[in-house]
Parts: sequence; C-alpha cells; structure tokens
Amino acid sequence: MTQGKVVLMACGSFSPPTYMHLRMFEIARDHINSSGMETVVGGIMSPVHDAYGKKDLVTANHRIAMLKLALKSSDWIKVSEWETRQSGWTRTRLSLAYHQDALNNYSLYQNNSEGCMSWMPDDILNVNNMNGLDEPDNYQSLNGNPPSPDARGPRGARGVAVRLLCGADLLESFATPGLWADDDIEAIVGRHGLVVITRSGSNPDKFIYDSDLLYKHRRNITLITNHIPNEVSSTVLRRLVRRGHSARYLTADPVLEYIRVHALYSPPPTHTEYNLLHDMIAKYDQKSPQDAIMTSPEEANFKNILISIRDKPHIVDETITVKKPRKTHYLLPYTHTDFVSPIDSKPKQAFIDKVPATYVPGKAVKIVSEKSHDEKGGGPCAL
Ligand SMILES: Nc1ncnc2c1ncn2[C@@H]1O[C@H](COP(=O)(O)OP(=O)(O)OP(=O)(O)O)[C@@H](O)[C@H]1O
Ligand SMILES: NC(=O)c1ccc[n+]([C@@H]2O[C@H](COP(=O)(O)O)[C@@H](O)[C@H]2O)c1
Repeated sequence: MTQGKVVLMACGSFSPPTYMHLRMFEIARDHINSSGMETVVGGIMSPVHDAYGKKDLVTANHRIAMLKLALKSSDWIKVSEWETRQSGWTRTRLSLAYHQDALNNYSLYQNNSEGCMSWMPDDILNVNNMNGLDEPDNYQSLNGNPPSPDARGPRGARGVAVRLLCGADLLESFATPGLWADDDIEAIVGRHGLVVITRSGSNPDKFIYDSDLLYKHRRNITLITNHIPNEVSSTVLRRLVRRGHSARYLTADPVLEYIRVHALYSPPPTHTEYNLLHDMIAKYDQKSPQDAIMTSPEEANFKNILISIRDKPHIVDETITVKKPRKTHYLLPYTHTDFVSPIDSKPKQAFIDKVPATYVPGKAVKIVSEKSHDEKGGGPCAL
C-alpha cells in the first residue's frame, strides 16, 4: 500500500504572519511524515477575507504581501488568495471544500478565471508525480487508524486530502456559541480532518473528549504536542510594533520592513503638535496666488513653524484659541494661551508655534500674541 498524500491548510487572519504560523506547518509535516502512513505534499495559508472584521485586521492586500514575504524561505508552503477574493467572508468548511475540489479537479480549475491557482502544491502541478498516487480506497487514516467512512470522500481521484491545520485555540473556539455551526464542524472533522498543534493554556485532548461530535471523529484529529512551545502570536507582534519596540526574530525581517514602510499596526495618530503640524503642512503647503504670509510682531514668542491656513471657510468667523507652552519647545497643552483669530480673505498663512488638537486650518487668520491680546502691542503683520 502506498501512502496517502496530505495538503495542510491553515486558515487565519495572519495579521501579521509570525514565525509560529510557519512553525505549525513544519511541526505537522514532520509528525505526519514520520508516522509512515501519510506524506505531506503541500501547505496552504489561507488568509481570511477583510469582511471577517477582526480587530487589527489590516487589508488582505497587506496580509497577502506579508505572507508572501514570510514564505519566501519555504519551498512547500504557499498562500491562497481565494478566500480574500470572495465577495465576503467564507466559512472554513467551504474554503476547505473549495481547495479540496480544486486539487481533485485541477485541470478543470486551471482554466477557470475565478481561480488564482498559485497556491497549488508543486506535487500537484507536476502531473507526472501524481500518476502513482493512491486511489481513495487504498488510503489509511491519520494516526494509523482505519479511516472513518466519510474521511475517504474528498481524497478524490488524485488521492490527496486537504486537512485543516490549526492551533489548539482554534479547535477550542468550536465551543464558542454561535461561532461554528455543528454541521460545519462535522464536515471539517469528518470529511477533511484536523491537525492540531498544542498551545500553552489549552487542553485539546480533554476538549475532544468532552465533545461528542469531536470524540466521534477523533480518528480524524491529529493532536501534535509542540515540544518547543512558542507563544508568539500576531497580537504580541502588533503590540510590540505599536509600542515602537523591536519585533525582530518573531517574524521574518522583510515582514517587519513591510510593516514599517506601510506604517501598519501603529497607534492611531494622536493630535500631538508634531503630527498636526506635519499633516497640515503636507496638506496646505501648496501656495496659492492669494496667499500672504503673516507673523507675529513678537517673533520671540513664536517658533516659526509654518502653518498654511486656508480653505476652511466655515471657521472664518471664529476665534481659535491656541495653547502655547512656557519655557519649552515641546508643546504641552494648556500651559499658556495665545489667540488666533480669523480675519477676512487676505492672509492665508501664519507662523505660530502651537496648534491644539481642536485647531482647524482656516481661510485666513491673524495671530495675536498674549501681549497684543492684552492690548500691549502686536497684531497681525502681513509680510
Ligand atoms: N503560538 C501559536 N501556537 C500554536 N498555534 C498558533 C500560534 N499562533 C497562531 N497559531 C494558530 O495559527 C492559526 C492562525 O491564527 P491567527 O491568524 O488568528 O493567529 P494568531 O497569531 O493567534 O492571531 P491573533 O493574535 O491576532 O489572534 C490559528 O490556527 C492559530 O491557532
Ligand atoms: N464558522 C466558521 O467557519 C469559522 C468561525 C470562526 C473562525 N473561522 C476561521 O478561523 C480562522 C481564524 O480566525 P481567528 O483569527 O479569529 O482566530 C479564520 O480563517 C476564520 O475564517 C471560521
């Protein structure tokens, strides 16, 4: 009897991918291959659709790009973009079924414009390799146990079974009310099979024992103890990035570089003075012919940070309070007050050194220093 062939498929957010996501595949392949019953011929990472809406889920384009960078070092794990290309979120059962079907009927899917088939394992692409594969009836199940009858179905003419590879936390999420339909669990475990990697704090063995459904299909569940536990997760990685700490050696360097270049997982921009000025200058630095430069008569009080102010007519009649710190370049809010008052259409730019979060660039302003506000002098001064 020849060995059954297995393709491992991991569904997840991968926002971002970590080394542990990749380790899962290596651990599972070693375990399955060394059982002598089956051979792993491919790995698929299937990132979830944006519509899944999980917190910190960056867009699929980013996640796919990061997965591809992470997988550059792998010669057998590939990314499937199929889920991300659907019109909405796809249940895992359907994703498994799609990939299984595409494997079974590669020649049909190959010409189908719907499919991006770059996830197809090389073994399958190399048709000659497939000639000697088992027919379904020759197949032995996971763990060396006889297969349950329903496990044979999707193995198909090519004798390849797609198994869901996951961490124990995903298995345990089967018990989350409303998250997984029983029918889906039945199909995933009964027809495809599960390969579960332990995670600290989880007890998948007991979880399976406690569930009638999972217990019934226990022969289709391969539980693998990860003897080198690694609790890196996307959450941990995002946290490090958010705090500006190093996340090196938790994922591939090119992934971190991608995160940096695209400013992913950063905290939402706070209205620090720097950010505000930066944004405003970027937005308003194109001069218009009507622009006039204004500055305070008391320049010593102002740090000459240029803000171009225009095109927001709705605040023309407002007076905007600008807070200014004493004795520091770092502009601590609410330590000192100056006034920026809108005037008519002429001046469009001003030099001031502090803009609070509430500030909105106006059509025109004048700057009144503290002194001038006290009517000791000052006033707008068009250059
Ligand atoms: N450290 C880990 N050990 C075992 N399995 C893991 C580990 N990290 C992730 N996985 C598994 O990887 C798969 C993909 O999950 P997912 O993308 O949600 O990863 P995650 O790192 O847990 O994400 P997040 O931290 O955002 O919840 C899941 O099956 C999950 O159980
Ligand atoms: N009913 C379902 O098919 C179902 C429910 C919850 C999560 N999932 C999948 O599990 C994967 C992991 O999700 P998390 O990132 O939330 O752990 C995702 O690919 C998601 O699509 C599937």
